[in-house]
Amino acid sequence: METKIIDGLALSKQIYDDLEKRIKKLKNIGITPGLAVILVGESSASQIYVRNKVKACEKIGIISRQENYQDNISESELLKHIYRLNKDNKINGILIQLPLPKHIDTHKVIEAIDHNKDVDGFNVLNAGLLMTGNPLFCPCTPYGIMKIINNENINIRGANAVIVGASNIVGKPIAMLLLQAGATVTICNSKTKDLESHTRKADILIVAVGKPKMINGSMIKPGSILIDVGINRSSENKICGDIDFTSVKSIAGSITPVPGGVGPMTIAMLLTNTVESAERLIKD
Ligand SMILES: Nc1nc(=O)c2c([nH]1)NC[C@@H]1CN(c3ccc(C(=O)N[C@@H](CCC(=O)O)C(=O)O)cc3)C=[N+]21
Repeated sequence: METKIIDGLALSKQIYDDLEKRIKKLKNIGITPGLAVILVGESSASQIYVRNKVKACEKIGIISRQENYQDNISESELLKHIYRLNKDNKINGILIQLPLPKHIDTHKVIEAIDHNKDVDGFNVLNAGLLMTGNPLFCPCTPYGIMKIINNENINIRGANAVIVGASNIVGKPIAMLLLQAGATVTICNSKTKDLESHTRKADILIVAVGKPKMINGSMIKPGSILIDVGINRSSENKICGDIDFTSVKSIAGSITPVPGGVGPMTIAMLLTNTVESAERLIKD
């Protein structure tokens, strides 16, 4: 079988085209969407991601404000910066790049963000709204995955969706979105017995673990759609996903590559949430 390689970069460009139009409309009435991105410490991966987000903002006309703080910033100091951004009328979205240093309570910091500016959709209120079917902001990666699946014209209703990885950021929210769309959802984790007995039944398989090549061709259902959320660096310093691409190719129906699949969509949906947040200012 010819496996289709899903072009997440091309789909993200379509989303940016649409956002540009919406931003122009906002600017005509004097509103420019603003995103604050907070980076604590100097992890090189985080620096690259933050730079990509800021670049994407500039391209389409969102004002982005990057704030960098030293690794040893205290929790209370960081919270003060969030309270300031909560009150800042020019800022429609606040993103705290994760992970944070160990001495800072991540949960507390996420809860400090005004839920109307929580464009990551990570705080408890937003998680609850998503779970009860009335989301305010969908977390960016799950939101991007739903866009990819819908763009492939796959019937989610009645499909077996299997998710490997149960994180609050990807696994749990994507499970809720797929459940709401009518899929039969299985969430697997590191304790799951006989993982392949689950993955082999998946019409839609989503892998978000962070283990290179953990899913191979013998573990998947022929013709299925594979969504690879993993970003791993191989020994040759190349980026690869959680799915063994060569091994599943010609068995799967379609697959998102790494890079060029879910990653670009994550950023596109972050900017979508920021524009939506600005648009709400005129709706109510
Ligand atoms: N509060 C918070 N929100 C996040 O959304 C968040 C975060 N923290 N911490 C880290 C992860 C990671 N993440 C990515 C975004 C884009 C790409 C991306 O564009 N990847 C490209 C290539 C990247 C590369 O070249 O390294 C691709 O897959 O094609 C990857 C990863 C957002 N994250």
